[in-house]
Amino acid sequence: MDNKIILDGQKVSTHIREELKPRIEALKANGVTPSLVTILVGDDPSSATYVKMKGNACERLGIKSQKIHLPKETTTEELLHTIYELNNDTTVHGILLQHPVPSQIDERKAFEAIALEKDVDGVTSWGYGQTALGFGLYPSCTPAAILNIIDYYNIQLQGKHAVVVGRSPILGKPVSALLLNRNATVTTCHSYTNNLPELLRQADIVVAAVGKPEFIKGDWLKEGAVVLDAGYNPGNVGDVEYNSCYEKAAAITPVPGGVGPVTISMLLKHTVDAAERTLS
Ligand SMILES: Nc1nc2c(c(=O)[nH]1)N[C@@H](CN(C=O)c1ccc(C(=O)N[C@@H](CCC(=O)O)C(=O)O)cc1)CN2
Repeated sequence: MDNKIILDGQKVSTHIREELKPRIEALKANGVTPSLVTILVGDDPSSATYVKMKGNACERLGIKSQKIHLPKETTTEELLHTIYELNNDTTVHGILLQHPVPSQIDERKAFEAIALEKDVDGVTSWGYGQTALGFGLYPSCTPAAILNIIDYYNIQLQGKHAVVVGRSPILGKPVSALLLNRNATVTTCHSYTNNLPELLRQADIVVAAVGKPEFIKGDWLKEGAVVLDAGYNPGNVGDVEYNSCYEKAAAITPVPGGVGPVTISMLLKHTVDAAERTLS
């Protein structure tokens, strides 16, 4: 019998969003409407889609969402000016700068400009540092989504070997920190890792965050591994080769319908958290 588990991100996402509904109602009863501002710079079609998905998700739940779309020629200084204005706007609870930005912009500098209490996307170095030390308010949304899926399906982390493939500031590094804080033994791999298949064959938990379509193959996995695919490559293709990895895995997230929808739910949750903090 096939007793594999498909880790259903839509199901996890629905659960998170249902829990948010009464909290949003309570905020509104107190005269506060949670509010997220998304900033999109340039015309990258995938980024435009993701920003639209975030705005739609906010609206469906009664979170106010404002989209700021800046031209592709925007300078770092102009972007910083926009962010500073939003930092000072007390009606705005969360600020999200869609990654990537055009190459003339210093993205790190722009992320760092976001006020820590409005960094619901978990992109500032302060937010990352707090996440790594285990007391952060808002971990980056995809790492938080991965941990939520793991917890929803009651997957044990303590003492397990987690191999994270990727070390980006908003995905590979923070998810490694979150797994470590939950007592997993974590190996973080990257483009200079020599023996990736060998390391993956030792993994109980695999997090694919490499940004290359179908990069991770089934014969690199241990039988019974849990696979979380954080890839979002064009054509809705993940970072793992789904069919071959499905054969080996005990549990696996699909793309679409896995980590992606939960990432957006985490953004909604963090925005509601931020709005609630303005009341206390
Ligand atoms: N500032 C940020 N930029 C980016 C982040 C981020 O978390 N913060 N993550 C990615 C892209 N991303 C959100 O921005 C994202 C990508 C894909 C999905 C998603 O739900 N995908 C669906 C399929 C898409 C579709 O239905 O059209 C799925 O997997 O089911 C959510 C968020 C880069 N930039």
